[in-house]
Amino acid sequence: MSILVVTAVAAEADAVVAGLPTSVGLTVAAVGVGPVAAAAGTARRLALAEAAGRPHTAVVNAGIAGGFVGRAAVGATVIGASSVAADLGAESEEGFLSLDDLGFGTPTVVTADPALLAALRGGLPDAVVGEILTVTTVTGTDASTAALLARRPEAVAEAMEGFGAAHAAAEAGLPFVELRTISNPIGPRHRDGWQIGAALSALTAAAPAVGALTAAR
Ligand SMILES: O=C(O)c1cccc(C(=O)CC[C@H]2O[C@@H](n3cnc4c(=O)[nH]cnc43)[C@H](O)[C@@H]2O)c1
Repeated sequence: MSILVVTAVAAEADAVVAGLPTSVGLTVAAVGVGPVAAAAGTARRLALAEAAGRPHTAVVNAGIAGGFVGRAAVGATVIGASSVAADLGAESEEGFLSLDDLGFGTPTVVTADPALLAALRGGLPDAVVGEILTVTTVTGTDASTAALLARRPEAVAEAMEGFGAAHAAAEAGLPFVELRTISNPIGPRHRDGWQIGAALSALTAAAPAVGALTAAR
């Protein structure tokens, strides 16, 4: 299996690579912050690999994330059972309307590939498994945290790329899973308190389980 691992920034890609055995045939690329960069960067890399006759056969989105308090603590590893477009939709007087509510045909939720999910769970038995939200604005107040949880009560973490990378994988007909490590609690913004080093170390520790996916399929 030829896996494409996409991250947002180089520090995340470096953290993944640092945890992989040198022999593992896996491509790790930083494609930019946000769902648009993730979708475009993932789609381009998938297309180039296919055109070169070395198509990727699965996509993993890896990186740091915010964790909902009481569900995913700073330093924890989170495996996405699904990646959710949490703020893509429309406002109305009755509340937020999701992509599903609007009926455009693009689903709000991309479910992780069952085999990739099971393999990652096996390799990371202490990981939290659940819904990871994709947002275009980092949540930074108690009010918006509560609104997000009212909208997606099962969510465990939020980041900014999963849904975009998942959509690119789905367009290519490829299995997908999102893997995150928690750098900060979701809530009132205290950027100085983000424990990015701890999250990147956790990403390095989780990387062997990603590398093992190459043998799993
Ligand atoms: O400043 C650094 O050294 C540094 C190192 C690695 C990564 C970063 C980023 O800022 C990555 C941006 C990335 O972080 C995700 N993220 C993390 N926490 C949250 C959150 O609470 N809400 C939404 N996204 C979060 C996100 O996926 C961004 O792409 C900096």
